[in-house]
Amino acid sequence: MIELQGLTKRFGEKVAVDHLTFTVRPGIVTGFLGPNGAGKSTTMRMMLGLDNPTAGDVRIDGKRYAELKEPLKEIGALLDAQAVHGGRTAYNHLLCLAQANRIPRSRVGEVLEAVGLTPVARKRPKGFSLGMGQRLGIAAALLGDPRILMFDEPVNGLDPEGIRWIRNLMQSLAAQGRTVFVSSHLMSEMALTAEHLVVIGQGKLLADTSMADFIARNSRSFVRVRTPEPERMRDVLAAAGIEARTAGDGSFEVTGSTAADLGELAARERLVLHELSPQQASLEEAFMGLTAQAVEYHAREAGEPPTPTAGAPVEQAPAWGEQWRREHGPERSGDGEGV
Ligand SMILES: Nc1ncnc2c1ncn2[C@@H]1O[C@H](COP(=O)(O)OP(=O)(O)OP(=O)(O)O)[C@@H](O)[C@H]1O
Repeated sequence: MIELQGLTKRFGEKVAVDHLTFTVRPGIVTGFLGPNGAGKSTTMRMMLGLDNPTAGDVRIDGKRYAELKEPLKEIGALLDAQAVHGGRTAYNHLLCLAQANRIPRSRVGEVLEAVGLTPVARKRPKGFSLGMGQRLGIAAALLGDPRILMFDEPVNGLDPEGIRWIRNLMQSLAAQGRTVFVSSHLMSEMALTAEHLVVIGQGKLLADTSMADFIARNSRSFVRVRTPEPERMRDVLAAAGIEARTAGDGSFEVTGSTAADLGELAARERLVLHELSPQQASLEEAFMGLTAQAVEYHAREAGEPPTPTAGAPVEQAPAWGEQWRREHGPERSGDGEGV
């Protein structure tokens, strides 16, 4: 279990992580989601004792990272898959790690086998593809057989086969009762991998909820209605007090009414329908809506950021998901915690 309490990190004026409080539980994959620059890597670095928090606290199974006697046996992490010593063979890279952490040599062969790198064990990682590098990083994370595993953007740049492999691996590690915490900026991938979701935007907690609950709350369902008589359709819906909006292709997206009710209404009004189909907007679409404001944020990040002067408030572009946050507050579920 990983517990964060008011975790905060400032880099000068920049608040990278802003009072994060949440718990990552064992037995499930927990997704850590947010756009680029949201503070995911900084949070993970603090979890691993690589950065000191400005305020707040992280506990790994009740202890601070620095208090862990044999950290690799308690928490394994893939932070930067490229950070491997290119000169040593894959086997020797893992052997050095094992010897430095009092892990038996036999474990090296086991983890190489587990990630499918046995055939290239005697090769140097500098010649490895991105996917092979990721696998080697994962082998290192697994080396101490830890109860807690953390992966920062593990599928970045991988092909569909590599992505599927990592997804299956995470789910099987969680099924063994381990705590699995994985970051991504891709909602679609998280939806397939994670059972629980922690979402942050500009360092702040936006959601801490089960994936099922998140989907139920955020994917809009509606009925698509297409008719050759759109003007009449609009009048009929308005007269019945039914909410509808016109889609780009001329069809109507009707919320708050079932396809059956709409079909009967159209029949009573002798309206010809060319389509009557229930729809569920995907999670990715829900996130596109949330991230619409982040585009502005990113554009400015990439362009010319305002230079904050000491003490002078800076007019900030709305944070990623800020609108949603204002409307809903941080989402929590499961243990009934409120914020
Ligand atoms: N060492 C540092 N010094 C100054 N600012 C930093 C430092 N590390 C991170 N930041 C800033 O803190 C914010 C959060 O960065 P972080 O890398 O944690 O985000 P992220 O969610 O992991 O994004 P990405 O997916 O792009 O890695 C960013 O604005 C980043 O520029």
